Amino acid sequence: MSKQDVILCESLEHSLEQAIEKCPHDKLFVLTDEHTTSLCMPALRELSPLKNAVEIVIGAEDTHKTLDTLASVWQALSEKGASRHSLLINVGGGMVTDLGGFAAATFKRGIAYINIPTTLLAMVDASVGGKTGINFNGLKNEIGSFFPASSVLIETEFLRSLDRYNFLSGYAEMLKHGLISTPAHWSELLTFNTEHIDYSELKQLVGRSVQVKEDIVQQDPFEHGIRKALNLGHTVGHAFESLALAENRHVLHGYAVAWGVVCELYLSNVKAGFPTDKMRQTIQFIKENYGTFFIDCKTYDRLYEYMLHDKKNSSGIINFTLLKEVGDVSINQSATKDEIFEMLDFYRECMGS
Ligand SMILES: NC(=O)c1ccc[n+]([C@@H]2O[C@H](COP(=O)([O-])OP(=O)(O)OC[C@H]3O[C@@H](n4cnc5c(N)ncnc54)[C@H](O)[C@@H]3O)[C@@H](O)[C@H]2O)c1
Ligand SMILES: O=C(O)C(=O)C[C@@H](O)[C@H](O)[C@H](O)COP(=O)(O)O
Ligand SMILES: [Zn+2]
Repeated sequence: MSKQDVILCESLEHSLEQAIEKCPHDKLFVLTDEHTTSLCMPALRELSPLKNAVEIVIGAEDTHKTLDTLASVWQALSEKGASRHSLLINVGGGMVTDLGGFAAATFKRGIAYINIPTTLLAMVDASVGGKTGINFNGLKNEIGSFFPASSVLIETEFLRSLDRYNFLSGYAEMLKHGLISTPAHWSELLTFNTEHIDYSELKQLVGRSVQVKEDIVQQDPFEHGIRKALNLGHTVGHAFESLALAENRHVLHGYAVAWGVVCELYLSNVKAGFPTDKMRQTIQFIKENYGTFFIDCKTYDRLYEYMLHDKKNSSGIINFTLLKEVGDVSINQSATKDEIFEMLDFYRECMGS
């Protein structure tokens, strides 16, 4: 996989000039969604490198992470004169960086792109590491590719306009990075004041969080092994998200991951010996900040079906990423249907669902 520069910006304009210089191009395109076009583009349009960029705007949020939206981006690129040597800049959250990255991966067999993530989730996770794609057939990221942005430019000033739900959604992926990295990082995340955000402290935390992801991706860019650590909470989280999409319930990705972490910490506890006190402490934080996704036992079969589509599975066996300790990850851990149903019982009991 080609090398990706991830920059925690001091001057976005300067970093952008350098990132664009790295990608010789004939025409510059910027992809935004209907919110980032008005919230983030006014500041970006002022910057000299973006003065002549052609803008493409798509609908916001995961309901638009679809083949139809992707086709509309291909169409716009094609009609507005993009060539194999054009450059795309994605400005937005993980929906824009995932879909825009996949548009770049596929348009004329691949054009260069740069990510400017504008949500917390996209800064610490989605914009980095080259996983691009769209949802399909009711399943999360069912179609996609590994195709990294040439540069990822993180400007945390964009976070000031983010609402609390989206802040917490991104924070869940940070908590995941804490659980898979070190007790010190996990513990600083549990004590950070999420109600009254200190933005300069948050910038430092973002830097440490994205470093956890970068280090893992560098070791295993195509997810043959240790990259599966980054999927902690996602076997169940993606099943919750698919159920929510099917039932038109509004659930943000990070919330689903947080509830998935509750389930997978339980499995970690019973199958890998993850300490009960640390499990309880993490679950308490999640309960207080994320509330509960309500499920009843009639949905267990459906959730199990969704888990059967997880990309970590093979030969029809559902594989989880579990923890023996904070920072001690066990990949490719299977669980039986009975164990999975017991895990869902535990989730309902402790989350009051
Ligand atoms: N590729 C990966 O490695 C990876 C990792 C994690 C998540 N994801 C994917 O990322 C997506 C979720 O990303 P997300 O949480 O950023 O959601 P999102 O992109 O849907 O953004 C959430 C909302 O915030 C708005 N927004 C964006 N920037 C803003 C700002 N600065 N101020 C105010 N509002 C702003 C958006 O317009 C949108 O309405 C999911 O599709 C998930 O599957 C991918
Ligand atoms: O980068 C990774 O690898 C991850 O698993 C990060 C996840 O937070 C992210 O949600 C990712 O898109 C999930 O990928 P998938 O392969 O399970 O669809
Ligand atoms: Zn995720």
